[in-house]
Amino acid sequence: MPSHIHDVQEIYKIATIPGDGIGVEITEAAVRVLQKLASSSGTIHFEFENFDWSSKTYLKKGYYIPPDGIDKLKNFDAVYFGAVGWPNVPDHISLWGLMLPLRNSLQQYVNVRPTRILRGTSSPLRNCKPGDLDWVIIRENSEGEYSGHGGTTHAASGSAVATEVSIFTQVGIERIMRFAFETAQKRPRKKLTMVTKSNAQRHGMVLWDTVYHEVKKDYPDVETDKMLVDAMTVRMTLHPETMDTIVATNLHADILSDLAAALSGSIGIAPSSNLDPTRRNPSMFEPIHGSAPDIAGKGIANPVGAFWSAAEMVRWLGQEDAADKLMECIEKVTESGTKTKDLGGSSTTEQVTVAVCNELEKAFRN
Ligand SMILES: NC(=O)C1=CN([C@@H]2O[C@H](COP(=O)(O)OP(=O)(O)OC[C@H]3O[C@@H](n4cnc5c(N)ncnc54)[C@H](O)[C@@H]3O)[C@@H](O)[C@H]2O)C=CC1
Ligand SMILES: CC(=O)C(=O)O
Ligand SMILES: [K+]
Ligand SMILES: [Mn+2]
Repeated sequence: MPSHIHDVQEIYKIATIPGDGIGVEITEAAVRVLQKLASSSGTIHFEFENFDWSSKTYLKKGYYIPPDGIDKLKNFDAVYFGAVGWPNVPDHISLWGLMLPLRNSLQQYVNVRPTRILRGTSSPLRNCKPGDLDWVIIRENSEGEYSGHGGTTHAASGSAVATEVSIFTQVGIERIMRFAFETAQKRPRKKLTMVTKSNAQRHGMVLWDTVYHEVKKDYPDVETDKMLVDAMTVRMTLHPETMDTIVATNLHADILSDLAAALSGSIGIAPSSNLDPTRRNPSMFEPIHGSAPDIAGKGIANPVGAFWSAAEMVRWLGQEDAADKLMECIEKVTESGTKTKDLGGSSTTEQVTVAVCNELEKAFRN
């Protein structure tokens, strides 16, 4: 046993599910960065176990998650996810075969999606300076438009009927709302923007508004405002500096977080945390992007969103200082110009990964 193992204070068991396309490339990069973080710190140790649940295995076996898969994951401290989806499997089969069952069965009802303009990068918005865009989107992650309720009938008649039923529950709305208020409260600006579409959608979205007004009373120190989702896209684009924490439904926040990532530079940088805030189940960390078949296999995927997700995982595991150091190393690298094509650079996934690993070695030496 190497002598430094004796100094290890915390051991974390991490399940990795790389999935498909660039999910595999960025997960491999994130694991290397996490290993380097651990070895450089000397006080953290990760035990990784890889789960080969992907569209490739689905086509061979007929399932993404094996029957005992979820139970196995429950033995881990956290799950690190890449992305799922490949052109040879319909997207609704892959998402409902892997991604959504994981979030649902592990009770990960919160999805946290921060975005800001990293050092050495810029917003496509002409007048947007780095500090002007610093948001955290709190996405409802268990119900709403992605509840999976609905069906198709009369498909063979030429007059098919399909329903996609959104489910909104008071319990589901209240727990996401409280999480959002608490997130806003912990941030310096203490500001929350609540997004719905309660003009056109008069039941579920109106319930969101009602619960928001009730929960708000418990957080008098948080400044609030309320937007309809269509107008929200305009405000995000024209007045990014007027927002801080944002809470929205599963679908709305899915869309707004891709927009937020693009406005802060690239979808390739944005992280997400699928949290079970009760900590009864492991939480799951993944960049917000998908498997990007258009660039998969080329070695050019931006791994920054994957590294930032890894930092959020480390933070969730209680290692604040290590998480801060990892974020600082990521920004040292973007600042140095070692960036992939989506950020206007010419570096490969490998070059960015090596650069972050080198910064990590330096960060813990001082
Ligand atoms: N959580 C998940 O596993 C998700 C899975 N998907 C799945 O991914 C597949 C592709 O979906 P798309 O709609 O194309 O979304 P996508 O996020 O995979 O790609 C959208 C665009 O952004 C680019 N891009 C994404 N990540 C990048 C990175 N790290 N570096 C540089 N460029 C990057 C892609 O090349 C593409 O042009 C589909 O099967 C979809 O269902 C999509 C979103 C999330
Ligand atoms: C499925 C998807 O696009 C997301 O979770 O962001
Ligand atoms: K992903
Ligand atoms: Mn998405």
